[in-house]
Amino acid sequence: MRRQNDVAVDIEALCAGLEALGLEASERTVQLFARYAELLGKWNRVYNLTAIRSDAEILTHHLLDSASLVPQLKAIAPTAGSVLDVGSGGGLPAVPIAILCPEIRVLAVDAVGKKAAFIQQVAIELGLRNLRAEHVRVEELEGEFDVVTSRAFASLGDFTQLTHHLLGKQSVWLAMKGVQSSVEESELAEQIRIERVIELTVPGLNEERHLYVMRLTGSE
Ligand SMILES: C[S@@+](CC[C@H](N)C(=O)[O-])C[C@H]1O[C@@H](n2cnc3c(N)ncnc32)[C@H](O)[C@@H]1O
Repeated sequence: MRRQNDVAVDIEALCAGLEALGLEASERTVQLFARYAELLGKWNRVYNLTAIRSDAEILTHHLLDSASLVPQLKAIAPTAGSVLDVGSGGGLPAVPIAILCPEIRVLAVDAVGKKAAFIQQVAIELGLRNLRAEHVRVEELEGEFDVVTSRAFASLGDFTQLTHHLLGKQSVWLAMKGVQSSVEESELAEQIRIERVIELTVPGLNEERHLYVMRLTGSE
């Protein structure tokens, strides 16, 4: 019997969505996404990881929305070896990136311990050896990452200010946003430049999505 909050994604819609994004819907990928959705539903009962609970919305608003970053990530940083996902919550977009880019080491951080614990559990249960989670406030994290991502985390100004110590000269920020915001753009510090703002189209989601590509000034 299905319990409330059990999540079973529509596999056909998942495959169609991934393919519409130009991503390969291999058996492995589809199984991993489906299992991740199940775990999100199961842990959501106790941990309140996301307000979105319907199968269809988990697919469009979380899985495909996060997956829409991946083709851009591959185009913008084709040789990236490491990604830091900031304020990853239930693992978005960290888990989809780790599933779709097995060659990239993904670190997901969140200030809330139970969220980081959930992502770490996902890494174990899905056998994602390239995914790790840490319970830490990002401003206290140390290290250097090729790509620093976030979705629904903070304003562009706060995101870049809290993470600029984690970027190398060639690193890039990828911030997933709904609408474009000239106010947020104007609040960026001088040493940050917006390289591009890319309109993202998420299959099955009739909402505006934009990806801000930002770098430190003086970098390539
Ligand atoms: C709105 S949620 C977004 C979660 C996820 N990225 C998504 O798109 O569903 C923002 C997350 O940022 C985390 N957060 C807030 N401030 C943080 C900080 N300074 N360092 C790390 N995580 C932080 C919160 O705990 C929360 O899980």
